Amino acid sequence: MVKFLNQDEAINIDVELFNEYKYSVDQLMELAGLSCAVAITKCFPLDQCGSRSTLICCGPGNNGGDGLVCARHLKLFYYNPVVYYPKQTNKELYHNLTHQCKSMNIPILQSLPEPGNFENEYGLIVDALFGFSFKPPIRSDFLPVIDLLKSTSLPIASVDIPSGWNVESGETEEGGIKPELLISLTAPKKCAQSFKGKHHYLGGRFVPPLLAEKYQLNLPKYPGTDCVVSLKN
Ligand SMILES: NC(=O)C1=CN([C@@H]2O[C@H](COP(=O)(O)OP(=O)(O)OC[C@H]3O[C@@H](n4cnc5c(N)ncnc54)[C@H](O)[C@@H]3O)[C@@H](O)[C@H]2O)[C@H](O)CC1
Ligand SMILES: [K+]
Repeated sequence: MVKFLNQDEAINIDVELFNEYKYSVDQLMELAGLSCAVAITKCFPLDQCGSRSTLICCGPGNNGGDGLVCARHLKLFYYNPVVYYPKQTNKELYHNLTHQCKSMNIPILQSLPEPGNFENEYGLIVDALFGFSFKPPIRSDFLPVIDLLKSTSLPIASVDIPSGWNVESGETEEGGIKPELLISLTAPKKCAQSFKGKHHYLGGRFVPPLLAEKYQLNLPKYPGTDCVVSLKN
C-alpha cells in the first residue's frame, strides 16, 4: 500500500526535492497544478459543468500557488475559472502566476463572491487554501472562506489536504470541509486515511525513484503517460 506521510516527512521530502535534487519550486508547482487540473477534468467533466464557473480559492503558501497554476490549466481545458486570492504573496513567483492568470482573462477576486446567486453561478470549488504546512487553528481572516466551503452544496476539489483538516489526524471535532475529490501530491498525507469523498487521486509525478525508495513511498504505478493515478478503485 502507498505510504501516508506525517507532516514532517512531507516537509522533509519537499526540502530534499529542492536542496538535494535541485528542483525549483516553479517546476514542481507547475506539475502539481497540472495534475490537479487533469484530475478535475476526470471527476467533473466540462460538459457537466455547463457554463458555470469554477471558483479557485488560493491561500498564501505553495498550496495557493498550485491553485493558481491549476486555474491556468483549467482555462486551457475550456473551463471558466475564477480565482479568489485574498492574501497575495509578495514574491516574484506569485506575481508571475497572478499575471499569467490575468493575461488569460481569469478574474482574480479579493473578496468572496456574494452568497445570493453563488450556487447558480459556480459549479465547482477548488480548495487550494492550505497544504501540508497548515498548523491549526485556522486564523480568523480565513474563517469566512472555510465557512463557505463547509456550508456549500457545490462539490469541492481539495489540493493535497482538505483545508482546515489536521494534516495527520484529519477532520477536527467540530467538523471540517467535505471534498468530493482529493488530489494528494507526491504521496498522500496521514489525514487522507479518513477521506470519505468519492474520488482520491495522486498527482505530482515528479518524484525521483531514489527519493521514493528512501522514504519507502511505495507509489502506485501511473497509467501510461498520465500525470495522475486513482487511489480508489
Ligand atoms: N513536494 C510537494 O509535494 C510539493 C507540493 N507543493 C504544494 O505546496 C504545499 C505546501 O506549501 P507550503 O508553502 O509549505 O505551505 P501551505 O501552502 O500548506 O501553507 C502555508 C501558508 O498557510 C499559512 N497558514 C498556516 N497555518 C495557518 C492557519 N492556521 N491559519 C491561516 N493560515 C495559515 C502560513 O502562514 C503560510 O502562509 C503542498 O501542500 C502542496 O500543495 C508544491 O507546489 C510543489 C512541491
Ligand atoms: K488544500
